[in-house]
Amino acid sequence: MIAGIVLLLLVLYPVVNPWQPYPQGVMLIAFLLAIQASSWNIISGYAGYISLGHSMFLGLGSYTAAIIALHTGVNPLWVAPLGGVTAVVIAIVFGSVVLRTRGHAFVIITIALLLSAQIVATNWDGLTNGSDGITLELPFWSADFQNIPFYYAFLILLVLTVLFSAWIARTKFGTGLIAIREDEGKAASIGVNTTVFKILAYAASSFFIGAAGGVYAYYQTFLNPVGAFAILGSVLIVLSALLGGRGSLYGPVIGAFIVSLVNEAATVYGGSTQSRVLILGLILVAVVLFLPAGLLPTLQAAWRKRHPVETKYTDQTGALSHQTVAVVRERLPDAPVTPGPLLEVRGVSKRFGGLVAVDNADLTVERGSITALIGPNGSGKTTLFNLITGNMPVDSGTITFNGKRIEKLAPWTRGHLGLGRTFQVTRLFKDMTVLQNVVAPLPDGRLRTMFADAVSGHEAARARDLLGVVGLARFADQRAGELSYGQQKLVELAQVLMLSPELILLDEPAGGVNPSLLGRLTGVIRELNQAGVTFLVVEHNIPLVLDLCDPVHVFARGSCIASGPPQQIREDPVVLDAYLGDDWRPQDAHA
Ligand SMILES: Nc1ncnc2c1ncn2[C@@H]1O[C@H](COP(=O)(O)OP(=O)(O)OP(=O)(O)O)[C@@H](O)[C@H]1O
Repeated sequence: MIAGIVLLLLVLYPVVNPWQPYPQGVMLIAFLLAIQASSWNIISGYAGYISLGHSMFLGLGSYTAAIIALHTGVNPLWVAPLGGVTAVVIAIVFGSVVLRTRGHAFVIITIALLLSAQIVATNWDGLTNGSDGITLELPFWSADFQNIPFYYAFLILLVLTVLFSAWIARTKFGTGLIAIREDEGKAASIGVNTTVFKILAYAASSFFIGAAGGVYAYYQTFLNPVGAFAILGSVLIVLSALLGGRGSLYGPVIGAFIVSLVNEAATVYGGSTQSRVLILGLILVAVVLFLPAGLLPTLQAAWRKRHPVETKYTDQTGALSHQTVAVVRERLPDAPVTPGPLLEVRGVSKRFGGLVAVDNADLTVERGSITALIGPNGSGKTTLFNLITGNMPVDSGTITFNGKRIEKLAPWTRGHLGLGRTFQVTRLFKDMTVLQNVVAPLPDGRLRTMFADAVSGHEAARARDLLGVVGLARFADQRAGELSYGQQKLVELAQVLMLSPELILLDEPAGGVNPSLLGRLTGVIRELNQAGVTFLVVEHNIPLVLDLCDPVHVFARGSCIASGPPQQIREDPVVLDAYLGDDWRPQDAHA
């Protein structure tokens, strides 16, 4: 509602005050910065890849519209959207290379891209007129209200940018971007194609900046490489988003308004244009030190503290509902489970330097079973899980799932095939709500799934239902990081179920879980198994393993030393030796 009222005031402002080009000029520059900060927020706020060269897209858009206008005589305003198209094409081409890096490397490469664009524009005389720049015709309308058309053009672009950004945040694409920001490896394991997501986010973050660049070229009527590809432009974008709150919808817009107004005030009252650099620098330091989350998220957190989320007791306590079984069984065949191997690991090895963590290991998981993988600490169980799910590449050997070789596939493709996993130490996205965590997984790679609504509708209903299964529906709207460790383990199970997996790999599901939650966990595992889901469980709680699982595989020093039903494993001298050491004697058993 506040956004609506502010928008109405902004729309009415030039109508009420038509003969004041100066404040209109200040406002339209604020809109332009807000368009850039809000767009930047898609790749750098949502997905966490900080671009410090994003003003490159403004320059690209400006040059595209200006060059077309120069050669065809068309008004730059009408071809401004083509500036957006150029920005998207460049973002896709360069994004597919530079998004392979992350962290500081990515930041530095984005600056390098901006400076390279400046060098190209300076030296490609034939196209850009080099350092002399391009001069465009003056606007065709009366100079009496010269700024008003630009004011509305930028305002429309700003509204479209915010709507676009809001739409992204509502989709599973948006949830996937936040997942990438919080834990890229985990995102990949729940079916998020991180490569495609990042490239699309980079492209999405460039379009409106490019289109605004086209309008901006006409507003200035002159552009040259130094002005069009200025690093200060990128710094202002980042400062706006940091100040307002990166990752939030309105934060970057609010930040852009503040930065623009301070920038203008510093230039007018500060004595020289250099004073603004000093003042904005001080603001940047203050934000990083005292307001690291930014204005809006800090206010929202204070609000949440005073108005905590109400927990509604709507959990299912009993068996899985028919609806949930249907969700879980979505990809499973209708026919009863036919026996046969679902997962086959053959001769798989993994070395870390001189250490052989997995050594020529063989393992079979029968369809419909709850298979256990036990073994002493450091025997290579988690590493084997990582190899099966693709979190690490194998050095040698083959892995077959459902008759298909998977050892070379990306983790998300294995997720799409029906392979889900939980982690030894839970890896929920702690800044997301519990519901967002469960909505995030993508059971396939289709665009329809990617852009499905994550807030309401089928996917959210499915996620709520799965939260009900693990008895945590009442926590749906709480931050995942606020739950107890055991509750987080259950949420992670619900998250995996969202993939409708055929096989779930559970890495120490009982670790750190209190006995009452443990009862619920084993109950859920049994029911899911009856519904057709196969499990491979790594667990140190041996009584639980012997009670729940059949067969049991025993790992020691990177390979399987024994396999069989729990009864047999319990008495196998090789197993006892591996667990208890050479000194152990059968007569010690009772002690
Ligand atoms: N990324 C890594 N880099 C180097 N060494 C590793 C890495 N991951 C695992 N290791 C080593 O590989 C061996 C097997 O570790 P892994 O975590 O697979 O064992 P585990 O059977 O799961 O142990 P635990 O039961 O304690 O979880 C250990 O010696 C471990 O230190």
